[in-house]
Amino acid sequence: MNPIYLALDLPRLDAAVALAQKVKGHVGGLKLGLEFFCAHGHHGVHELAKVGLPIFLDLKLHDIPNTVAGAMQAIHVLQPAIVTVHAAGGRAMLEDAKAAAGDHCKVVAVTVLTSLDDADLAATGVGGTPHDQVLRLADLAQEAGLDGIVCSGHEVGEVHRRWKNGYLVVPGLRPAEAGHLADQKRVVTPRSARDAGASVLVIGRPIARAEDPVAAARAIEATL
Ligand SMILES: O=C(O)c1cc(=O)[nH]c(=O)n1[C@@H]1O[C@H](COP(=O)(O)O)[C@@H](O)[C@H]1O
Repeated sequence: MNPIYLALDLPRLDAAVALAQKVKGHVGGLKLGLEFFCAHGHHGVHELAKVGLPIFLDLKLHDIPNTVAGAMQAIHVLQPAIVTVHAAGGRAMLEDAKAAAGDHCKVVAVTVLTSLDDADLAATGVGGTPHDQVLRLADLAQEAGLDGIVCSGHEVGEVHRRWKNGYLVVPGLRPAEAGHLADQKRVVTPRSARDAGASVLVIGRPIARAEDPVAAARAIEATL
């Protein structure tokens, strides 16, 4: 199965549908995140579901347990394959999110965003390196009964060793020849993340903003 989920961080619904239709033979799923969901809501998700690929709803839920559980129930109707919550919401929130998700939806916990480096993390008051913090939150997610986590390619190898059947989602990916980082700081190539044990490779701009998105997706697929 193709592990690439295309991140559709585009402001226009028609452009997102057109891009998904174009590259659908070269990716395994579609990731719809905050930009998409805030702009297009349930209607937008229904439109993208028509493309026929699994939908990863990246809502990064982070609130008190009751509120997150209610939000999870409110998206049942969209039948997402994967949903994200923030691991830092704590154990009770993670447990209640998983319990509210239903049987066919994987719940994965975002650990330390790939846009943060050591200094950024320290500035939030968290001691230790991103690596330490990812491992701590991965253990918490596992104890809470989640399906897996989101982390960068720098940590995924160690998480894979500790959590063999964890569903490990890795964003912050840049093909070697197209290394424009933009806001990402902890970055590896798709191949290196895959080799280290990633289950899902989240890729947005390297495909969506390429001159030829189909060629870009094919080229990445060929490296795996
Ligand atoms: O949860 C995510 O998907 C996520 C977590 C994270 O730590 N870093 C991260 O970049 N993402 C998402 O992954 C995608 C990366 O996009 P590109 O940098 O354009 O490939 C975006 O949609 C982000 O919202």
